[in-house]
Amino acid sequence: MKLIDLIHALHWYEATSSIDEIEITGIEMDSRAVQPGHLFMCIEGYTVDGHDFAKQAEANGAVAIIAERELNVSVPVILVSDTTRALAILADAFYKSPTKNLSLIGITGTNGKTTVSYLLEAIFREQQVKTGMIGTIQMKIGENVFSVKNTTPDALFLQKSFYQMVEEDVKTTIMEVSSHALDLGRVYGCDFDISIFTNLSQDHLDYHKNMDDYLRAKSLLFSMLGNTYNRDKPKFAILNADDSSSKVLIKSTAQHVVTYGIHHKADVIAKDIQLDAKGSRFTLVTPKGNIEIVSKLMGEFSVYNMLASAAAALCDHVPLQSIKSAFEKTTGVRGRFEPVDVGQPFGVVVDYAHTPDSLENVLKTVQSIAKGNVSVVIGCGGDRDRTKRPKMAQVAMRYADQAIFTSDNPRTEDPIRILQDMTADLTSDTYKVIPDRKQAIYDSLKNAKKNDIVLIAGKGHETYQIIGDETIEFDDRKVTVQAILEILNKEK
Ligand SMILES: CC(=O)N[C@H]1[C@@H](OP(=O)(O)OP(=O)(O)OC[C@H]2O[C@@H](n3ccc(=O)[nH]c3=O)[C@H](O)[C@@H]2O)O[C@H](CO)[C@@H](O)[C@@H]1O[C@H](C)C(=O)N[C@@H](C)C(=O)N[C@H](CCC(=O)O)C(=O)O
Ligand SMILES: Nc1ncnc2c1ncn2[C@@H]1O[C@H](COP(=O)(O)OP(=O)(O)OP(=O)(O)O)[C@@H](O)[C@H]1O
Ligand SMILES: N[C@H](CCC[C@H](N)C(=O)O)C(=O)O
Ligand SMILES: [Mg+2]
Repeated sequence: MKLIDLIHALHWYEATSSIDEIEITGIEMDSRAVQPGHLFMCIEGYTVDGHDFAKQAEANGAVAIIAERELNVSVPVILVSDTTRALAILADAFYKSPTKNLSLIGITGTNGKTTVSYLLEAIFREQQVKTGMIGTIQMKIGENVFSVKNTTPDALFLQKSFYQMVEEDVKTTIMEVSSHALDLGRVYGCDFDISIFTNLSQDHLDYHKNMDDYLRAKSLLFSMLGNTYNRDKPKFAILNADDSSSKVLIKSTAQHVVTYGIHHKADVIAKDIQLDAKGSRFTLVTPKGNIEIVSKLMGEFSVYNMLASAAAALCDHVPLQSIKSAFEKTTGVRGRFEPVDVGQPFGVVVDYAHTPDSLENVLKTVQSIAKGNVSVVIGCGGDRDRTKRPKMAQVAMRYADQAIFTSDNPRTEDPIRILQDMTADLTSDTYKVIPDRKQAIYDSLKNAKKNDIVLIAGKGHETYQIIGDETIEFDDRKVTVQAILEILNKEK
């Protein structure tokens, strides 16, 4: 491709020398991966500055470089004001604006994004629609699975993946859109057809300055709706009527807003909800009619996730019966309220709750079904929002009979300091602190009695623990099974 033809996608740029004759074979943002013929984009990151690797990119064969400042290289440099946004625009143009040819559903919100994406995948499976998925657990193209580093990957990876999806005849792509991604322009230029908001509660205040800034980032998914391609196609904003942040989001879009909720007036609602240890039952009330839902998913929060998915699917003209079938077949998402049962006389649930609100929802649900005591094993991740730590510990103390505080992914922080942050505001000392996660899990299971439920929270589907710069194998579910078997064997 001729660079000059690609570069027109940028509204403003300044080339330090002529680029008329330059052919490019690809775009790259990592100097180590540059190959002859590539266009290298210098991104100022949080760890290092990509501009410092321009020479390496040139040595590896870059034929031109896009940067925010002049560089000492011999290939042409194209100056732009923001290389991150320029990357998103150029990646979209290079891969032929793939999202134009996909029905693209974006999900944002503090909790429930992954769950809603899996519910939607199940709904489209009922319709025999080939789907693509991008989110926390993995990327999927049809049934093929790929690993991802971020919940919402960078623009280059994203556009390349969308291109592959179009090539493989995917019709609908369902993706989680994190607040970081919105703020860092990773989805800039994506043509969303349906944008879903789950809820907003405290998380990521290490990155966003405050809750208003966090909400502002979320609102970008709604303000960009209908502002890219396919302007004539109807677009939908799906908002949670029971979450006050929706009042701000509704002002961010001029597109069709569809609301869902339980406690406030909404377009799609759940009536006559019954929640128990088998799951949830409710009447799904929609503008297209009502239908009874029986689901294995537990807790009111799961009803919200089903409502959000149903509202989005209805906008895509999915019949109610397919939505019902999908909800009834779904047994749950990996690591989300996942039971571990190897015949022990007590219940064990592994869950990904890593915010005060999600922990509260999950603990309330566990409490409502437990016939005995509830205990919880919980830690907080390092290099993440410090202010959520004492709140999570307080929630654990409020809803569980026994709380064991342990490590999650300490990353580069001292695990003991994280635990001190967690316990700082506690007035009672009935909790235990066991920094080693394996020991904490063993301790909780060893002390569990018949009919008790042990909640092991924070890491869900994760199969690793990040300690310092090292990533070691660690899977709450495997550790739990091993511990229960050892405990049961000892008792024999
Ligand atoms: C804060 C943040 O979002 N950081 C992201 C960022 O990394 P960074 O800023 O540290 O990048 P960097 O290492 O400084 O590199 C800067 C540039 O230099 C280039 N470079 C670097 C080295 C070299 O030798 N040559 C070279 O060219 C890099 O390729 C890059 O273009 O760019 C990387 C590549 O896209 C991301 O993987 C990385 O996410 C890190 C891993 C991360 O932990 N992000 C979290 C906070 C995050 O984004 N989370 C949200 C979800 C949260 C949720 O749902 O709860 C997510 O969407 O995942
Ligand atoms: N609608 C909801 N409201 C509150 N809590 C929820 C909701 N749905 C799920 N949860 C809780 O949040 C946890 C994470 O759920 P899920 O993975 O679906 O959210 P997510 O938004 O994708 O999270 P992440 O930001 O880490 O990707 C679950 O394990 C559960 O404890
Ligand atoms: N996407 C979230 C996941 C947190 C999961 C928890 N196990 C932790 O490491 O804090 C984050 O990166 O903040
Ligand atoms: Mg997720």
